[in-house]
Amino acid sequence: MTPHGTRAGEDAEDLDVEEVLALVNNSNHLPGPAERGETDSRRTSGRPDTSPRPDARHHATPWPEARLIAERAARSIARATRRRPVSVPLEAALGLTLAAPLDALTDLPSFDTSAMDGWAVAGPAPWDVRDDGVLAGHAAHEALTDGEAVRIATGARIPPDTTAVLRSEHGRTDDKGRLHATRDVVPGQDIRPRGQECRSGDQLLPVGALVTPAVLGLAAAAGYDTVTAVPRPRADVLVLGDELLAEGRPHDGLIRDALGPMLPPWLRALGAEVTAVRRVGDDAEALHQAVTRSDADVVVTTGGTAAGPVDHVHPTLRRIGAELLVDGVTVRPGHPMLLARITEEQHLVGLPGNPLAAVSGLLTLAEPLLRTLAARPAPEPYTLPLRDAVHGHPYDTRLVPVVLRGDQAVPLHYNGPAMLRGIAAADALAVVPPGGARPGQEAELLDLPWASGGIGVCFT
Ligand SMILES: Nc1nc2c(c(=O)[nH]1)N[C@H]1C(S)=C(S)[C@@H](COP(=O)(O)OP(=O)(O)OC[C@H]3O[C@@H](n4cnc5c(N)ncnc54)[C@H](O)[C@@H]3O)O[C@H]1N2
Ligand code: MOO
Repeated sequence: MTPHGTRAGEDAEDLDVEEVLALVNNSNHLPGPAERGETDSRRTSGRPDTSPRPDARHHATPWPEARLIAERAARSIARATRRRPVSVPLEAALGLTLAAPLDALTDLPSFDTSAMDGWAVAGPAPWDVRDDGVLAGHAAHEALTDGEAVRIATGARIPPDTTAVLRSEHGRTDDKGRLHATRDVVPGQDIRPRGQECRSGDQLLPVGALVTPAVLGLAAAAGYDTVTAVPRPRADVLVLGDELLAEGRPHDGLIRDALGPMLPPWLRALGAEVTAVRRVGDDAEALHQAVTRSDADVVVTTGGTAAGPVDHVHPTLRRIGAELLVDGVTVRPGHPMLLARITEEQHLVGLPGNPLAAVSGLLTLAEPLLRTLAARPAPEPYTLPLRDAVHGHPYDTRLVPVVLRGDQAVPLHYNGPAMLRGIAAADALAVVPPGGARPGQEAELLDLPWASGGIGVCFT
C-alpha cells in the first residue's frame, strides 16, 4: 500500500504526476527474474534476440523489454505534459495514488473521549452519581467535582476534571445509590486523550500511498472531504471485428464478443477510467475516425493486429503517422501485440483478437503503461515452483494460466490463444521461458487482479 520510497514534507501543490512516480518506486524497483533474463534458459530474454530463428520477425521485442518500453512511454508522457494532480471526493478516490501527503486536519481524537460505556468518575470512590448522562455527539458536560460520577457512553466527551472512566461491569451501586468500584481505578483509565493518534498537521500518509478502503476511512476521520490524487488515465476501447455478436449464442460463423465485456473492468483494475467502449467492425475508415477523435490517454484496440485483409490497425497507425514503440513481442500467446505513440500525450495499445492473446497484451503492455500513468507502485516480482512441466515455445516467452496451491503454481489446461477457460479459473499467469519449464522449476508469476486485490477493492 505504501510506496517503496517516499520523501517527507512535500508541498502538494508543487508535485506533478512524474514526481509522484519518482516517489512511488522508480529508484527502488528491482527487475523481476524474467526482466533480468534469469528464467530464460537460453539467455535470450531480457536482451535483443540475436539468435537465428526460422520465423524471425526482426522487430519483435523481447517480452521483458516490451514491458519496460511501456513503462517508459508513460513516464515520458508525465514528463512532457505535466499531468496535474486533482482533488477527488472520497467516494471517487478508491484505487488512486495520493499526490499530496495526507496531513491530519485535526487532532485525533479531537477531544478527550471515553473508550468504554460506564461512568466518568472524579476523585476516589465512592461516588455520587449525577442524574444526567453523557452521550457521544452531545455537548460538553460541565466539570465534575471530587466524589462525583456521571454515566458516560463510549465515544462521548469526557467532562472536565474527570479522573478515570469506570466500565459499567466494574461498578456497583449500594443501597444509598453510591457508586463503588469492584477493582482498582487507575487515573486516566479508559480515557482516550485528545491527540493520542495524531496532532493536527501530523503526516498520516506520504505522497504515493495507494487509496485503499482503510485510507478512505482514515482521510474521513482526519477531516477530509476530498484528497489530492493522481488522476486515472482515461482509456477508450475500440473493438474490431465484423464477426462479433453483442448478445445471444454464436451462429452462422459469428461469435460472441468476449473482449467488450472483459476489458473495461480489467482496465479499471489496472488504474484506468474507461471513457468509451466502441465497436468499429472491420471498417478502416471507422477505425481511423475513432482513433483520431479519441481524446483518451490510451486507446486500446482489439483484433486487427495481424496481416490479414481486414487487419486495419497497422495501416491506420501509418496513416496517422504514429510511432510504433513495440511492434510484436516474443511472447505466446499474443505476439502480434503492439504499442504506438499517437501524439505526445496519447498512446495506442493494439491487443490481438484471440482472447487469451488479448490478456497477454493487456498484462504485457497496458498494465505497465496504465500503472505508471496512475503512479501506482510496481508489484513486487515473485516466483513459485511449477507443480508440473510446461511446454515452452522454442524462442518466445509463454504466459500460462496457473492456480496457486500451497507454495506451488499449478498450470491449467485450456491455455490456447483463443481460450478463456483456463484464465477464468486462474490466480496468476506463469512466465515460462523459451524451451519450457521442468516440474519444480521456479517461475515468475503475474498476479491477476481478482486474486491479489479482490473484486470489490480493485474493480472500481
Ligand atoms: N499469417 C499469419 N496469421 C496470423 C498470425 C501470424 O503470425 N501470421 N498470427 C496469429 C496470431 S498469433 C494471432 S493472436 C492473431 C491476431 O489476429 P488479430 O489481432 O488480427 O485479430 P483478428 O484476426 O481480428 O482475430 C483473431 C481471432 O480472434 C477472434 N476475435 C477477435 N476479436 C474478438 C473478440 N472481441 N472476442 C472474441 N474473439 C475475438 C477472431 O474472431 C479471430 O478468431 O492472428 C493470427 N493470424
Ligand atoms: O498471439 Mo496468437 O494468440 O499467439 O495465437
